[in-house]
Amino acid sequence: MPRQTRPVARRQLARRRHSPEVDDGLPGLFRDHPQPMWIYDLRTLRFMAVNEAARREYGYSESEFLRMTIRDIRPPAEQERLSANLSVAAPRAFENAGVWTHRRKDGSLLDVQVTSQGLRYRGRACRFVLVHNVSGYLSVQRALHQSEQLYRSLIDALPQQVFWKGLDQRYQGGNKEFARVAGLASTGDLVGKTDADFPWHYSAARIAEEDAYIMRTGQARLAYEDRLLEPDGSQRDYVINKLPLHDADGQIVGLLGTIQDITERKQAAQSLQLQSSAVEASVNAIIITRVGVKDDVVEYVNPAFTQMTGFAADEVMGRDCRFLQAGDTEQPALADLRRALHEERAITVVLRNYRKDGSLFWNELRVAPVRDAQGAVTHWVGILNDITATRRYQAELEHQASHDALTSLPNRALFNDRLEHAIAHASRYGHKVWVVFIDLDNFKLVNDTLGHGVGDSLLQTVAQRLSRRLRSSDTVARLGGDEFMLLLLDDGEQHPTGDTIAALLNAVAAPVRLSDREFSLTCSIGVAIFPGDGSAPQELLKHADMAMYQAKDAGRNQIKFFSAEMNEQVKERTLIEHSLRAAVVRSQFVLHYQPSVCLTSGTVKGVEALVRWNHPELGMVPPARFIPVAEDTGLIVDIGSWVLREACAQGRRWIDSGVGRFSVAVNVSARQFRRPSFAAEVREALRETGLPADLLDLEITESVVMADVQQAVEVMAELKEIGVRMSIDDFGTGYSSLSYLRLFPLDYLKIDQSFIAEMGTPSGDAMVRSIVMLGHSLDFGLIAEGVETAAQRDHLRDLGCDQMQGYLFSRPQPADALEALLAASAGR
Ligand SMILES: Nc1nc2c(ncn2[C@@H]2O[C@@H]3COP(=O)(O)O[C@H]4[C@@H](O)[C@H](n5cnc6c(=O)[nH]c(N)nc65)O[C@@H]4COP(=O)(O)O[C@H]3[C@H]2O)c(=O)[nH]1
Repeated sequence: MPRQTRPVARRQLARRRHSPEVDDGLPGLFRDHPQPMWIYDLRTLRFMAVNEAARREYGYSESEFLRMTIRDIRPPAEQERLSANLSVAAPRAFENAGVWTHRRKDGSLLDVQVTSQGLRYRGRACRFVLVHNVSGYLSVQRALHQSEQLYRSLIDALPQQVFWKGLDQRYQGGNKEFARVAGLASTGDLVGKTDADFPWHYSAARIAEEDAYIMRTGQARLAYEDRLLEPDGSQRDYVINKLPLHDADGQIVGLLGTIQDITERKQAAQSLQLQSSAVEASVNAIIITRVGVKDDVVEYVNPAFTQMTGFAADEVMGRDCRFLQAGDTEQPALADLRRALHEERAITVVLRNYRKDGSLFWNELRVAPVRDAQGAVTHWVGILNDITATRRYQAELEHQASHDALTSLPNRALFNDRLEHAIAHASRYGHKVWVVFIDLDNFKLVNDTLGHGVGDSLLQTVAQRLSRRLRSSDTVARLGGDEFMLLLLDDGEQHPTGDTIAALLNAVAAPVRLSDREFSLTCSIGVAIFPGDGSAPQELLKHADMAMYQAKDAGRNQIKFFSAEMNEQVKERTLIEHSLRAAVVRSQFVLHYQPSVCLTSGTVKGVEALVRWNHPELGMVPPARFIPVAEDTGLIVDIGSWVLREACAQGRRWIDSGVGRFSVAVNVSARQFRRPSFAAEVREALRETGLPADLLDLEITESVVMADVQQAVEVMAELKEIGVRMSIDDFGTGYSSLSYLRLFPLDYLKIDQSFIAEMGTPSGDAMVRSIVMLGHSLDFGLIAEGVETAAQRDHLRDLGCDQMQGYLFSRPQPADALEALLAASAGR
């Protein structure tokens, strides 16, 4: 019904209240009224009249209506209420009967507002009913209610705080979260409160000012951040939206606000920011890959990665990490890595990786998975550590621990290790192992006379020569000093032979050119073979060592294979070693004397004292067998002192007994010569024995004086002052420097017997000639040693040599055995 028609209908009805008797002919107003109307009999409840609007609304024709009662347009649920209403309603009164549910002919229901008035119609007590269809209005009401509930729940369900306040700054409502933060039990308690009533009351004035501005200007403030102090003193961060509220006329009536606590989010963002800055600034190279369908692709690399690998971030983005392997995919660690990736677990591996320039680096890579909330791996984080330098250093350390610094050959420890393995392997398969001991001959001389620089170069040359001649399965080691050790496998495929060892000997002996000088070096080689010569490593080493000493004793520059007899000789050396000390105390030494004769006159000029050891078991032991042992043990100092005094005493006895004045030559060992008290000792021996100083001749070997020229010059000056004579023994075997030789106050050079033995050959003769010429040019007398033949004697005389010593004239003999010869010579 149009709005304006309702008051009209009511006014007409009101008028009828005062004239309740209605004619049969119902007015047009009833018939044409747009709202459904009817009259029913109060007794029978039958419809007496219905208008057109009622027929349209309910779907019945007039005649159908007139056959029905008002119960027929009510659903069963309303019947009881109807009965109750009929029983109490005053028959004539006007009544606003409220809202009822009616039923149309088609069964559909409609809500109607019923207004009725009692009247008499056609002489019967009836009731006039006007209905107003309110179905639409009610459903709107219901929907409104529902939507209000919905909004309420929605607002309450929001994690944000929501509130609204009026122009007076008082809160008119808010959601549960807001009430909770405000410290209230329910949202209803918010109404009428101001900010001054809440925990943030200290900010109330500021908030009021802000809110007043928004409500005054109508300008919303959206998404701004604010930091508020909490009652416990902590600070929390919020994102706030505030917008003005308008009424239907567009007037501002208040303010709606939402507040979101972003403290955690902000902290998370901050810590994320911090973490990513840390990753960015990290000195460790970091790479992050995203798990892809086929490959894991690079999503991030930090600057340290670029620095380490040379790859810029944009060059690697979206690529698989494999580019770091550059095709070097046969690495055992890669299999471990793949397995860990497959099993989605962290792992640390060391890989060979390659920089952009192709250079290799050792990468200690730590890879760990990153999982999402559901636990699925979405990314991998890799931390790269370039351990190339560390590895190199480690390798160097390992190499240093097992190798000789000078030659880079394996050292004794590594050699022993390999020997042990080789023996274990050989004993299992019935193979042989050759242990070869190589010692350079007279190397000490090289070192002492030419200096350690030359010595080192020679050792390096020997190391290279030996290494070159070996197979890869063999080992050559340097045990220190001038000793080399070889391990040759004899395993059925390769057979070392005597020729193999001879080739080594020759390789060492080949001339070496060093700073424009040519050197010839020889070596002595001893060989022991597993299992025949010993089954334990130490035993084999000992036997190879023994064999090598045999080679030395046999004149050097040769090879000796270990034999059981060698053990006997070694036993003898051990015996010598042990009984030498007692020999000094027990006076088991005697001196033999060998005369040296003037080559022109044939008269004896002097004698050389040569020590002999009268061993109770071994008999007369020649010096070659015990002097080296005495040198090694230091006993040579005591022996030498005894020899010096005894020789001086003998020289004096010959004078005193009238045999004659003969100079007595005494061999001085290196150890004796280097003692600071040596000159004093000589002086004392002369004083004690009374031998005139000029009758004592001290023989010092070439190597001893050249080893420390400065010291030699000083000691010799002291000795010269005493008045003794001095000779260089074994001249020609060492490496004398002529410029140094002239510094020494020498009397004689003694030509080594090896040169005399070579005489008769052009080179032998040339050598002796040049030594004689050299000696004379320096004003030294020359004495030839080991002259055994008349030819040698004659030739030496022809060359201008001064004296000779040797079996030709006399073997070394005890003093008394020599007396007659000396006396005869003195008497000539
Ligand atoms: N084949 C051959 N040999 C000859 C001939 N004439 C002499 N000899 C030997 O040649 C050696 C000469 O002594 P040396 O060169 O000083 O060499 C000496 C010397 O270096 C050392 N020596 C001997 N006595 C002493 C000593 O009292 N003190 C020290 N420090 N060394 C000594 O022992 C070395 C060997 O002494 P010896 O066995 O007595 O050997 C002596 C001597 O017997 C010859 O015609 N033919």
